[in-house]
Amino acid sequence: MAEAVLTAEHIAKAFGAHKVLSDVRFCIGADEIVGLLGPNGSGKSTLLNIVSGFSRPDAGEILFLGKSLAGMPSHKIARHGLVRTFQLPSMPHRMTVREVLRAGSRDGAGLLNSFTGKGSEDANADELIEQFALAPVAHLPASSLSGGQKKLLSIAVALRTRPKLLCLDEPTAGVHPQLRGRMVELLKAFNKRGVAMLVVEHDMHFIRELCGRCIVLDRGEIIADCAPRELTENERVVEAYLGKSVARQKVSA
Ligand SMILES: Nc1ncnc2c1ncn2[C@@H]1O[C@H](COP(=O)(O)OP(=O)(O)OP(=O)(O)O)[C@@H](O)[C@H]1O
Repeated sequence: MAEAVLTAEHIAKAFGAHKVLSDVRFCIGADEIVGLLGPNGSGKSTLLNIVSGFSRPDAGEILFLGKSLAGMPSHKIARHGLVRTFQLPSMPHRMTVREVLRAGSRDGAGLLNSFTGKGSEDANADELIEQFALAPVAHLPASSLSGGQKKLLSIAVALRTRPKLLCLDEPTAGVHPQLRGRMVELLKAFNKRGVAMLVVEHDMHFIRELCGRCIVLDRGEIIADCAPRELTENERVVEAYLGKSVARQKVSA
């Protein structure tokens, strides 16, 4: 693993009496794509919210590129290069897909170019439109896109900011299966160019294709940190998804 881009130290979070995360600890190397898995309600989105500054932990700390993110608002965290997407992305009503992509860049150069004329930033936005199969809808209001297309646009917008760490919340939900394979290729290509990734996802095929490592949460605790191919051999993981008795049969078979 290359130097850590993100370190989560002893993260805990509760909503009232409901403990959602307990002593969660992990690192992500600058060259990694890490899957964040777990059954429904295991705490994945809560952890992603904490990592990206949309929620505060009750205890513990997130370090990004060696610096604490404690108290930093999400927009500042994004400006530092830690960007996330959402399960249900919302899009502006009055901007087309092309305008949304041209406007978004971490240093604001894209926004400037969208007023002053085409530059290399616009070329970069147009390239993303092609790569994410958004050319046929580039002229439409971003808010009018289908759920899957909004998902693709939100990932393209996040990549447009040239992040160091991209956190993706269920990137394939609503996306056509053919495009999922393309998404794997694209995300791997961006990873090779220096974008580390943390990916919450239920599609195990997608995870196996994309991720070098997986962290599995169950009831707010990390129960596995391993290569995707090792998941089906891990009794705690099988138990978390299928129940204890099935797990024993499966792992001893
Ligand atoms: N704002 C909140 N207030 C109260 N409880 C919450 C809040 N956010 C999350 N929870 C609870 O925390 C637990 C974990 O939720 P979370 O959304 O993190 O799970 P998840 O692993 O992302 O689930 P899924 O795979 O279904 O999206 C759930 O029991 C949920 O009800």
